[in-house]
Amino acid sequence: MRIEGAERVAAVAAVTHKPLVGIVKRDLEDSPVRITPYLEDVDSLADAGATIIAFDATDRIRPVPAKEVLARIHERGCMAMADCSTFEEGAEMVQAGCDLIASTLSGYVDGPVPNEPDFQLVKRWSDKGWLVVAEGRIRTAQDAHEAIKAGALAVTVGSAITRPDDVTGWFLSAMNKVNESALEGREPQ
Ligand SMILES: CC(=O)N[C@H](C=O)[C@@H](O)[C@H](O)[C@H](O)COP(=O)(O)O
Repeated sequence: MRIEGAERVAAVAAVTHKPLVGIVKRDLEDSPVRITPYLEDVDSLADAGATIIAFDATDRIRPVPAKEVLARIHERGCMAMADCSTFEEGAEMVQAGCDLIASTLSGYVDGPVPNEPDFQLVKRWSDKGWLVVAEGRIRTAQDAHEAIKAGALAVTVGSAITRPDDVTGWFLSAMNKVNESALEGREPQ
C-alpha cells in the first residue's frame, strides 16, 4: 500500500505488518516538487512506521536536493523509492544507491498528460536489471499485466481504486468515442 500522510501511515501500520510505502504531499509556492520534499517529511513517515519512503526525484527546482532526501531515508532505516519522470533520473538514483525507482512522474513534468502508462520507461529500466515499480495511469488489470511483462517488480494502482469519479469519466469517454465515430461515419478506435 502506498499511503499519503504520516497519520494515515501510522493508522495502517497499527493493523498490518505488510510493507507500507509512505509519502507526504505538499503544494509548495516556489517548487513544483510535491512528493516528500522535506527531510522532516521523511522523519515523520519513518516515525509513523513506513517501510519504504517515496520521494520526488525529478530534476527540478526543489527545497532539498534529492540525494539528501535519499540519504535521510536510509539513515532512518527505510527503503527509498524514487518517483522519476525520465530514464536518466532513474539511472542517477540507482547510482546514488536508491532501492527502487518508479515511473510515477513520467508525463507529469511538462506538456499534456498522456493517457497510457509509460511501459517503455519501465522496460528500459528493467532491462538494466534495476528494481522498478510501475506507477502512473495503470488503470486496468491488463495494464498491470503489461507492466509486469515489461519487467516491473511491482505495480502501484492509484486512481483506478481511489477515484471512482475519474473511473466513471473513463467509461463515459470510451462510450462517447463510439457515438462520436458513428456520427462521423467511421469505425470506432
Ligand atoms: C503525478 C502524481 O502526483 N502522482 C501521485 C503520486 O503519489 C498520485 O496522485 C497518483 O495517484 C499515483 O502516482 C498513482 O497514479 P495513478 O493515479 O495514475 O494510478
